[in-house]
Amino acid sequence: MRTDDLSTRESLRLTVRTATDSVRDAARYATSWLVLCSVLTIAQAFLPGAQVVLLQQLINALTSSDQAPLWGPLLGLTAVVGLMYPMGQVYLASTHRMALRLRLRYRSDLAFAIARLAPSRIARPDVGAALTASQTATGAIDHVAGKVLQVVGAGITSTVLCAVVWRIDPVAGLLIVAALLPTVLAFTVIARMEAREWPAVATFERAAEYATEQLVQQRPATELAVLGSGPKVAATVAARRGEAMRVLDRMIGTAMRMELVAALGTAVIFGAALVALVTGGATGADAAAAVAGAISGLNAIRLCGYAVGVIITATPQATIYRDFLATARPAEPQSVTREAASVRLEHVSYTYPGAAEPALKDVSIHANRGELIALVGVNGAGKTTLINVLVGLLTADEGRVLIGGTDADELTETERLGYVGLLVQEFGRFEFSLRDVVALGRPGPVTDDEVYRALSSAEAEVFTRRLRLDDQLGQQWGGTGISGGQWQRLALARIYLRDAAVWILDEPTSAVDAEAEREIFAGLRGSGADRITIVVSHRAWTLREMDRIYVIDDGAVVEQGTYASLLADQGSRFAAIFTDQELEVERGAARSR
Ligand SMILES: Nc1ncnc2c1ncn2[C@@H]1O[C@H](COP(=O)(O)OP(=O)(O)OP(=O)(O)O)[C@@H](O)[C@H]1O
Repeated sequence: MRTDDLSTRESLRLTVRTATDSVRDAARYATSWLVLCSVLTIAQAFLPGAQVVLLQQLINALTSSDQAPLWGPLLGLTAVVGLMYPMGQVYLASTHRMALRLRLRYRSDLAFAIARLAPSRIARPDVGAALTASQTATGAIDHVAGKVLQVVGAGITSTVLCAVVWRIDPVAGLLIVAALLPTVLAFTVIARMEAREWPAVATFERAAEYATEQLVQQRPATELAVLGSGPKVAATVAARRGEAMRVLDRMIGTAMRMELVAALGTAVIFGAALVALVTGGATGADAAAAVAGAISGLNAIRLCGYAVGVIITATPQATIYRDFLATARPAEPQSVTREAASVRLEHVSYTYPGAAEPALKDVSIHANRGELIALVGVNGAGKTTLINVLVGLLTADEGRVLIGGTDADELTETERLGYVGLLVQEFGRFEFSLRDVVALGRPGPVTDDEVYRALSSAEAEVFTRRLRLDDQLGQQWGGTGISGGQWQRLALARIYLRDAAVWILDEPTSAVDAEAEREIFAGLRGSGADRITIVVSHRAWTLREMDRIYVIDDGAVVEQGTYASLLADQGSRFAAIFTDQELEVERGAARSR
């Protein structure tokens, strides 16, 4: 949704929606606090009106010659004045506690919504921006329900005051209600400005947060510190935050000017109400009572303006948050599919948006159950793109993908992903407990035995033997630090645990030492009879055991065959890529003989 060309009507509609959604959420997730806050709001709302009536009675009792009761109004007035402050404090604390519960709910809902995002959407810039904006929004929208109550309270206060003062002087009564108008009008203008400017703030903040993460996260931070380039990234953070600050500054300036004009308007109307009271022929007692009540009522009315402001300010953020939640994929539980007879890509072409050249050109590959297949090619040849099309993270422009004989387009994204165990080049280093790091391999519960088996299959048992499954990994959490190759073996353990029909391993041993690499590939060969294994590898010797190797060059399959047959053809692309490595391996083997 474009928020910059919203009409006043539309922004008002969104503001009302934000208000009602927030109260509905409070009713659901913080019921008792909403009830308490509502009761306090209503009670507080009647205090200024009660003050007028009681003051009127008290002054009348003091000044009239007949024996009007004195103690009743005096005690009542004491109670009203005495209650105003403590009631206000309890109300404030209660709205905070309600907001805490709502924030927890909003943050949890957002985490689950993000977790449900289809992988194909995660990398999209618009989704990334909405995600960051939604995260920021949770800190702004949690207070909205409390502010709605404040607005309702101010409405009641004005109405009661109007009714009470009306009896003394109708014009003054009406003017007291009219004192609300400048504030409401000012905040309507502020709302439009906020809706227009806020997305720009979110974009700058997102860029700043990304750069900050690079300074904070252990790995990039260490790299930057070693390079001595941290200050360059810090300068980016400062620049982006500066841009955000300038937009915010402009917004606050405009809001401040509007609020001042509104405050002036309110003061003028209020003054007019006072003049009406004094000149309208009210008795001294009535006028004094009305003035005192109106003064304390004015405070509630001012707070109402502020509350409307908070709701309006939160509206663009709340709209982004709720739209994000609404478009997150419904929670369709993934289940892992263990068998597929074959996988095929047929005449697949793909061009990245905005790219001049296709990254894949008429690519056809196939793999049957039990086969170990390799994709090889130089950097940028198209291997990762091919994998992403196979998995469904990218959609082919032409051609089709068949999994187990079914056109993958006929599967839902969740069903399709359920067939796959994907180990990407940039595998996750999830710094949780050892058990959790491995258990992430598949949805649903995982037993300790399964975790141990997966660790053993991925050649990770050796270094995890000294750890317990509950041990925290990652030094920044006070846990155990482990090496890059060990992290990669844990990532492979997740794939073993998942045990899906099609394993796609993008350089699964790039960080692993030669001995472990040999064992890992022997393990893949030995245990792969029931699955399809597709490996991207840059190391010649790992390709010897492959049933078929596809050589990708400049987005096309230029050769296919076994290691021996491809290498035998001296003029082949494969030979050009691997001959040097092969000779190196042979020399190494000769030396060790
Ligand atoms: N998101 C993207 N947008 C535009 N072009 C891209 C994108 N990702 C990759 N490319 C381009 O597509 C081509 C194929 O890239 P791909 O990542 O598939 O290569 P690769 O064979 O996996 O390389 P490597 O061995 O380095 O991992 C390259 O020219 C690359 O620059």
